[in-house]
Amino acid sequence: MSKRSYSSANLAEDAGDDQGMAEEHGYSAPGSPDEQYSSGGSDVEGGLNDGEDATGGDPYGEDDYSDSTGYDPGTPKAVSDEEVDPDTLAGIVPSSIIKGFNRSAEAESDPYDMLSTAQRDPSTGLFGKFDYSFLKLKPDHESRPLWICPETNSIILEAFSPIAEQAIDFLIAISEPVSRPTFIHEYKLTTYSLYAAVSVGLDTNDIIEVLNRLSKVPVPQDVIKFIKTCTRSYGKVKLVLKHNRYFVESSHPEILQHLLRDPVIMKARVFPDQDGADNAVSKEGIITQKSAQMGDLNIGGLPRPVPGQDSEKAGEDAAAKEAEDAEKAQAEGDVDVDFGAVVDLDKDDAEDDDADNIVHAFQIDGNSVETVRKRCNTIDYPMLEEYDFRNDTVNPNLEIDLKPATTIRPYQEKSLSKMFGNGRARSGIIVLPCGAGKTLVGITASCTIKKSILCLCTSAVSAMQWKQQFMQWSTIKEEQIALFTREEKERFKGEAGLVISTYTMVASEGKRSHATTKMMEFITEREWGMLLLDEVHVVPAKMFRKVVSKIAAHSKLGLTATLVREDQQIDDLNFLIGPKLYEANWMDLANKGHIAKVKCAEVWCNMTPEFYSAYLKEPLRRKPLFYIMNPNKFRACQYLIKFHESRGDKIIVFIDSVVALRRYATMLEKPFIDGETPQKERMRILDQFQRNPAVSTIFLSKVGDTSIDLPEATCLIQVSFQYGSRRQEAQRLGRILRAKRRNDEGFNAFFYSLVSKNTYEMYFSTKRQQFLIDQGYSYKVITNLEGMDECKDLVFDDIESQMNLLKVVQKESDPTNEAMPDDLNFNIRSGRKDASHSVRRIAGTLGSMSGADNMAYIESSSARPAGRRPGNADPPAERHKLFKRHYNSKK
Ligand SMILES: Nc1ncnc2c1ncn2[C@@H]1O[C@H](COP(=O)(O)OP(=O)(O)OP(=O)(O)O)[C@@H](O)[C@H]1O
Repeated sequence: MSKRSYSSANLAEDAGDDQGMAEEHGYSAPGSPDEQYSSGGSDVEGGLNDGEDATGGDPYGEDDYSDSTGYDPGTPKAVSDEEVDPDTLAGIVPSSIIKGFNRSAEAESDPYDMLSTAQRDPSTGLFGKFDYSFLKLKPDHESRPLWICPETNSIILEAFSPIAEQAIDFLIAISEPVSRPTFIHEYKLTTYSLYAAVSVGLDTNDIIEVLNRLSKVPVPQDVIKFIKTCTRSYGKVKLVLKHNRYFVESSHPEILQHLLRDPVIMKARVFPDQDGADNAVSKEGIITQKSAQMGDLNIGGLPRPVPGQDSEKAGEDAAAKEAEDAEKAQAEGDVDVDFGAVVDLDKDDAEDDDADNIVHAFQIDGNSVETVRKRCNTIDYPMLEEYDFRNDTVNPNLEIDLKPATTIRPYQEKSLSKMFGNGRARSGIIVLPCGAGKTLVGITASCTIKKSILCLCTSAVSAMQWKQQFMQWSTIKEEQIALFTREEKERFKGEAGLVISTYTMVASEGKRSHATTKMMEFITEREWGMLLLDEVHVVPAKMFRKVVSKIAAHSKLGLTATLVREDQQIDDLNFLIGPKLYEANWMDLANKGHIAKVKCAEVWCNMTPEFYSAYLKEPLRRKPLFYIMNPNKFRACQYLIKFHESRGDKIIVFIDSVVALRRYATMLEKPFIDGETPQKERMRILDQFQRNPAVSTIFLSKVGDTSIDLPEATCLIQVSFQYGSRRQEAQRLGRILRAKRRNDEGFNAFFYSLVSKNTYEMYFSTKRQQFLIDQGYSYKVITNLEGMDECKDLVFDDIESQMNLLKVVQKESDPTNEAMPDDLNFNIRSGRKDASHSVRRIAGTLGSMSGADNMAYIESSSARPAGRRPGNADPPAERHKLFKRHYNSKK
C-alpha cells in the first residue's frame, strides 16, 4: 500500500496538480465538476442508508452479517459490469477461478476460501496472492469509501470520498492507521485496535455493521471472525474504584461467574458486608445495580467549548450547532445524516437502553488488584480501568479549572471525550502529532478529574515546561504544584496537589539522598487521581512497570505523538497503561492550521576524498564521526544557517554526537545545549532563542528531541542522528510544527537532514523517514545547494583546514560508540534500492524548497558543479564498491 500511495502521490507532485492526478487515476476527487456524487446526492443516500436503495433494498447495509459475510449471492444482476464472462476466460484461467470470480449462488463460505494462493492472479502474476478481484463489488460501491482485504485485515480508504471524514473517525476508533498520504489511506485491524474500540464503548455488532456499510465489498468472513474473536472478551470487564473499594464490573453476569470460577480471582473476592443501596447481592457476592449515567460531565470544568465561539458562550446552543452541522453536511456532499449518526462513535452509555444500564460487580481485595489484573489478562479478559472520580469522596478534591480564556481545540476535545465518554475516567493513550498540544490535553484531563495528579516527563526541562503550562492554562496556584527533579524537591501545600517529576526520579532504586527518599515516601504513600504520563513511547517497559507498580493511581493517561518503537515493545503499553483512545491525523491538523506545514529535504553532501578514504578504512564503530564531520556537511550546515537567518527564520540544529555538536557550535559561534549543560543555562539559552533577535540559531543534542516547546523555531537542520530511529525523526520535526507563524499566508517551516553521500548514513536516513512518510510527508533530495559554491566565507574551504579537522576526527572518534543496529547487515544485503522503494522522494533544490523552483536537478549528474573546489571528490558511483562487495557476497 505504501508503495502504491507514494507513487500516486509522486505523480501528483510531478504533475503539480492534485486534481489532475486524481482524474488521471480514475478517481473522482470531491469537488470535481464531473464527480459522481454531485450529480446525484441520492446515490450516496441510497447506497449507504439503512433504507431503500436503487436496487430495491440495501442488500448489504441490512444484512445479518452474523450469519453471512453480508455478501448477497442473490443479487448478481446489479453487478453485471464486474462479472467475468466464462467464455472469455475459458482455457486461460482454471474454471474454479472463473467460478470464484462470478460467485455462484450456491457459494456458502467466504469466496476467498475458494481460491488457493497459487490459483489467484494466474494470468499476470503481478498481484499474486493479493489479487482480490474475485470479491464482488456492491452495486453502489462508488459511493462507499472502503476496500477490505481478506486475510490481511487491511482496510484501504479512498480519502477523497465525500464521507471520508466520517469514515476516518470510525477507522481511527477500530484500527491502526498504517499510512495516510493524500488520496489513499491504509488502516489495519489489530487485536489492540479492537481492544481500544471496545474500550471506548463500541460493540462487535457496531463495528461489523458500520464496516459493512462503508465497504465496497462484503466484509470478508475471516475479518468478521477476527473482529468477533477479538471483541468477544475485551472490554467486557472493568476494574472500578468506588468509595475506595475495588470492584470487578461487567454488564454480562455470565462473564463474572466465569471469572469467579477461576481460583486466583475467587481468592481475591471480598463479600460486601452490606451494599448500602437497594442493590441485589447474589450468594456469589455479585452485586447488581444501575450503572452511573454520564450526566452533564464537564470536561475541563468549563462549559464545553464550541469551535469558533468563546468559552463563555459555549454550550449555550449545542442544539442549534447540531442542526447547523447537519445542514452543513447536507450542503457539502449531501451525506446521509443518519449515516453520520451511525458512524458517530461518541455515543455515551447514557444513550444505551435501560437493559444495558444494568451492571453486575463483585468486590475484590485492594491488595489483590495487581494479581487479579494479571490473571484476567492471562485468561483473555483484560480489565479496562475506569475511575468514577465524581463519586470518590475519600480523596480530597484539587481546586483546578481551566482559565476562562482557555479554549481547547476540537481534536483536543474529541480525544478527551474518548477518555471521559461515560462519565468516568478511562485509562489509555492519546496520540496527537508533535506540537498539537498534548500538554493542554493532560491539563484539561486534570481539570476534569480534580484530584491529586502525578505528572511524569522525560526530563527536568520538560517538567518545568509542564509546570509553566499548568499555570498558563489552568487556575491552579503555584503552591499547589511541586517539582520533583534532581535539582528541586518541593512539596505542595494543602491536601491535594500536583507533583511534576521525571520517570527516572520515580523509577530509580538504590541509594538515594535523604530529601529524595522523603519525597518518594510522600509520592508512594498517597492515592493519585491520575497518573499523567508524557511521551509514553520513550520510556522502557521495565521502567514503566516500576512506576506503575509503585504509584497508586486511579487512572492513567499516556500522551505521545509517535506510538512507534524500534524495539517492538509498544504492545506492552496497551496493558501497562491502557488502550489507545484516540489518534489524530498529522496532515489534517496541518491543513487546518493547528500545526505548521513543513517542507522536508534530505541534503546529500559529498564526502571529501580525504574523509572518504579515512572513513572506508575505519572499523564500523568509528565510522560515524567521519560522516558527521565531513567538511562538506559542515559547510552545507553553515550555508543553510546563513540562508535561513537572512530570511528571518529561527533555526535549531540537531547533532547527536556531542564531540561534533561542540565543534560545530564553537566554529559557527552559536550557543549549544547538551546533556552536561546545567539546567539554568539551558533555560537561559532557550529564553534567548525565543526573545533575542541576535540569537537566531541554537545547537541541540538529543536532549532537545522531545518536549521542548519553542514556537519561534521555523527551520530545523539535522546534522547527525541516532541511526534509523523513526521516532527521533518525527519528534525532531515536532519542534517546528508548533511554529507561531504557521498561519501566515504561504508560510512553511523547513526541515533539512544533512546526509553524507555513499555512507551508511544514507540508509539510516531512509529508514528514519518512514514514519513521517506514512503520515503523508514527502522528502525532496537536494544534491546541490544553490549558491553555496559562490558563498565566500564558509569554513573548511582549503585542504589544510580539512586535514586538520580530519586529524581531530581520527583522534576523537570513539571506538566505544554505541553499536550500529543489527539491521545494518540487512541493509547491506538489500542495498539502498530496497529501502528507497517505500520512500517518496522528489527531486529538488534549495531554490525549490523556498519556492523558487528554477534550478536544474542534478542528482544523477556526475559532472562537477561549477565553482566546486578542485580538491572535493566527484560524486562517487551510486553504490560504492564496499556496498557492492557486501551486497554480492550476501547475495
Ligand atoms: N488549545 C490551544 N490553544 C492555544 N494554543 C495551544 C492550544 N493547544 C496547544 N497550544 C500551543 O501549542 C504549542 C504546542 O503544545 P505542546 O507543547 O503541548 O505540544 P505537544 O503536543 O506536547 O508537542 P510535543 O510532542 O512535541 O511535546 C504550545 O505552544 C501550546 O501553548
